[in-house]
Amino acid sequence: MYVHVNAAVSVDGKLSSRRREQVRISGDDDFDRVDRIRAAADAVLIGVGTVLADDPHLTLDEEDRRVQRLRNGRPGNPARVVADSRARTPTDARILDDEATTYLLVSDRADPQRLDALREAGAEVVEASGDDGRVDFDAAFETLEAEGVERTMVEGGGEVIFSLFDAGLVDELTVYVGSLVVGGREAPTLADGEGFVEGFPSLDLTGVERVDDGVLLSYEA
Ligand SMILES: NC(=O)C1=CN([C@@H]2O[C@H](COP(=O)(O)OP(=O)(O)OC[C@H]3O[C@@H](n4cnc5c(N)ncnc54)[C@H](O)[C@@H]3O)[C@@H](O)[C@H]2O)C=CC1
Ligand SMILES: Nc1nc(O)c(N)c(N[C@@H]2O[C@H](COP(=O)(O)O)[C@@H](O)[C@H]2O)n1
Repeated sequence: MYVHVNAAVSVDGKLSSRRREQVRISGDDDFDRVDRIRAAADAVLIGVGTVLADDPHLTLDEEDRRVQRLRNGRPGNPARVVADSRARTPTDARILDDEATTYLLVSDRADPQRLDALREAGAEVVEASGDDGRVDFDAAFETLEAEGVERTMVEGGGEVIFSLFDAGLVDELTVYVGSLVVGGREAPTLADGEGFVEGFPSLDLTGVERVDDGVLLSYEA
């Protein structure tokens, strides 16, 4: 599985405010760049924290890109994937509409009745349990690969991004740094989780570019 993580942060590294509500950090050109990365991916992955905070849709904004994918024999939109150990995704979440396949990655902590309700709402449930009761991404990616998902774009949030770095699964990282300060010790950052104290993942800087009124940083992991 090729994994491309993309996120937008404030100059102080925050993904959103302490209220965990969506903050518009990217400008129009950056959102268009995000749409292009989505269009190149087989799947877009987020954590359930992002579903609960933002209720995103994760489909393509540009109709031309959807048409081009269909011409290439691919689904019009990439699949949507949510890391959701305990199946907390609301059954009326926007990602469960019929515009793309949606996989919920769950662990053995998920309530079977919730899983039935989510299947009824349109989700494809994939169980991949880690020892810690969360999703084991190595196992989940094996299952997704068997479903034809070879390239995944990760759109956050900070807990999931940390786990992917911790598991050594990230191939590429793009970070848009918007020109605003959010602050707040409780505000989510690019990589939260427990944090590293040694063995910090190091990255190769491959690009620095001005986009809108911010900076796009590109890295290979
Ligand atoms: N500016 C940006 O580019 C983006 C900002 N956000 C913001 O990030 C915040 C949400 O981020 P987080 O709270 O960090 O939630 P998250 O989206 O990373 O989801 C974390 C949840 O995923 C589940 N999970 C299952 N297996 C896991 C594993 N192995 N490792 C980690 N989590 C696992 C757990 O239930 C965990 O609580 C929101 O405020 C949202 O607005 C989210 C995406 C993009
Ligand atoms: N790239 C980017 N820039 C920002 O400024 C953002 N606030 C976000 N947030 C994430 O974008 C996704 C929204 O998806 P839909 O437009 O609903 O399809 C979601 O993952 C947000 O958390 N991203």
